Amino acid sequence: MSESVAKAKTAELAFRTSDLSKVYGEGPAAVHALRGVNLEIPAGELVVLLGPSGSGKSTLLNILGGIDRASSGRAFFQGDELTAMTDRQLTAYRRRHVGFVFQFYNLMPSLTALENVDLVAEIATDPMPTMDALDLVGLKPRATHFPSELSGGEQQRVAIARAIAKNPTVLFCDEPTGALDSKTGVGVLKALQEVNTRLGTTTLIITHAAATAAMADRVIHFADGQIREVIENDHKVSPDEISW
Ligand SMILES: Nc1ncnc2c1ncn2[C@@H]1O[C@H](COP(=O)(O)OP(=O)(O)OP(=O)(O)O)[C@@H](O)[C@H]1O
Repeated sequence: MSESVAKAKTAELAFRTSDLSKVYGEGPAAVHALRGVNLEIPAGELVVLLGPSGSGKSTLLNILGGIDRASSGRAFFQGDELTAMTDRQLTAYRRRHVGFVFQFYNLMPSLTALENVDLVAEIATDPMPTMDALDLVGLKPRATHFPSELSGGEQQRVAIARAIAKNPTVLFCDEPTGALDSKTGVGVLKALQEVNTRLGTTTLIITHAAATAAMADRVIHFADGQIREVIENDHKVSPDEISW
């Protein structure tokens, strides 16, 4: 492969890691959360991370999302080395490029759906119109409703709208359907697939629901701090075509 082709290929990667490791604590009590992870995630993909509890999925997401630091090894975002960044550079990276969705929606109860989304967009460098973000997750008609007037699935879709309103390059979702029944969870996953398809946002989803793999471009199986298998999925389907 010529150097220019190799460079072009690298430019299409959202993330690359080499020998990425994370140890919490020291001595006999040390926990090896990541043990030499080598990974490539092409830009624009929807990636599902599966693995047993404690296998290191959240640790990986937090390092790639710039909210935790590796102990050794290297991680790159679009060719820039995250593991070499100062705290200030990591903060700028998060602010500009990263959206997070967590298991619990953490919406402000005294603000409407739209106001919750506005709150984040106001401090973003390159926001999208917040009503467009709500529309993308199918909640434009509920813009003036308060969280207490929305179902769990709808609240999570507001949290997704809040995360995408800043126009992030990557969206990290840690157990986004963990607090929902499978029927409600499907609506949330459809919203994430819609965001990925329409905006091209590279999307990483941690889940315990193995069936979610069917909607992904790429499935990463984690065990004991290591990648066990990466499966590319050429026939991904909509979440409502999956038998849960
Ligand atoms: N701040 C911390 N201090 C000490 N150990 C930690 C810390 N965070 C995570 N760990 C440990 O690191 C290991 C990996 O944790 P991690 O949360 O990444 O796993 P996970 O695969 O996301 O698990 P789950 O599916 O239960 O969320 C676990 O053994 C966990 O107890």
